[in-house]
Amino acid sequence: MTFTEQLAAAWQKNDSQLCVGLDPDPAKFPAHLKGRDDAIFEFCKTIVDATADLVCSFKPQIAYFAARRAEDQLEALIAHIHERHPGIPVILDAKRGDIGSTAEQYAVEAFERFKADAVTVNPYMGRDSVEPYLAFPDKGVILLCRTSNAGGSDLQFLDVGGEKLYERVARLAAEQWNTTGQIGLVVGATFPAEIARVRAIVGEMPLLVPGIGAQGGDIEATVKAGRTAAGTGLMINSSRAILYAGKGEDYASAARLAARETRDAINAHR
Ligand SMILES: O=C(O)c1cc(=O)[nH]c(=O)n1[C@@H]1O[C@H](COP(=O)(O)O)[C@@H](O)[C@H]1O
Repeated sequence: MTFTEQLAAAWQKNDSQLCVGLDPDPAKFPAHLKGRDDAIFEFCKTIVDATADLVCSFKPQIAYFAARRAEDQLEALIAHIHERHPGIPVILDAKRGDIGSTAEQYAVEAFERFKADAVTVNPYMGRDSVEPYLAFPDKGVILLCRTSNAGGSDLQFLDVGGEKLYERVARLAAEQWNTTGQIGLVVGATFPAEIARVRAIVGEMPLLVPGIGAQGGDIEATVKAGRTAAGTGLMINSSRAILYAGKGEDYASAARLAARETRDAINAHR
């Protein structure tokens, strides 16, 4: 099954456009996990098991694992998701970007080492820096387009011959680069007008939309701007607002409640 087929099935099965982001910060873990060697895996596994029927995807952020020499726990976590929750795609958030020969190694890392179904990629180095990921024809390649942070405007909003840079990225992705049909784009929930602009350019392409929850993006505006005619097409990511909804041993049930409320709030506007 390709990434987009898996995503479409998960959208339908769980009636969800919610992506739970796995950004494990040990400083925010409940007390009973502190000091455990496998705390990062245990924390994320518990969140995954508590929310898997409410999501369309999970998105582990590699820096949170690599910063603490916990790549083995990331491997174990992704294996756990595939084994216990088959059909839920895993997007490895790595935002890679490099010349082709190095990108080949990043693609192997994402798809063969970590066994992710999709990876986030920075398209700033152009087509040949994206192609090595497309050599894995079933895998999703999610390109940064209009990011959720304020500084994203510094470059992405520059005029490049009658259109903005982020619009050019969307156009190139949709019209020229999407040889496998597995490309998606990142568009921040903090910029609903640009979500609508990107949707108009790319048709049905899946959009990964971070920025609700902790970054304050508006769910209603996001969904209305980004949904396809069929009311799908989105992976709306929330990380901290779900992971740290509870602070004590009840963190799994607090995360589940937060995920359910977020999924339902998204669905209310589809
Ligand atoms: O590619 C991403 O996932 C991403 C792109 C972007 O423009 N903004 C953004 O916040 N992200 C990621 O989405 C997550 C947002 O986390 P919360 O703000 O806690 O929901 C983090 O893992 C970010 O690295």
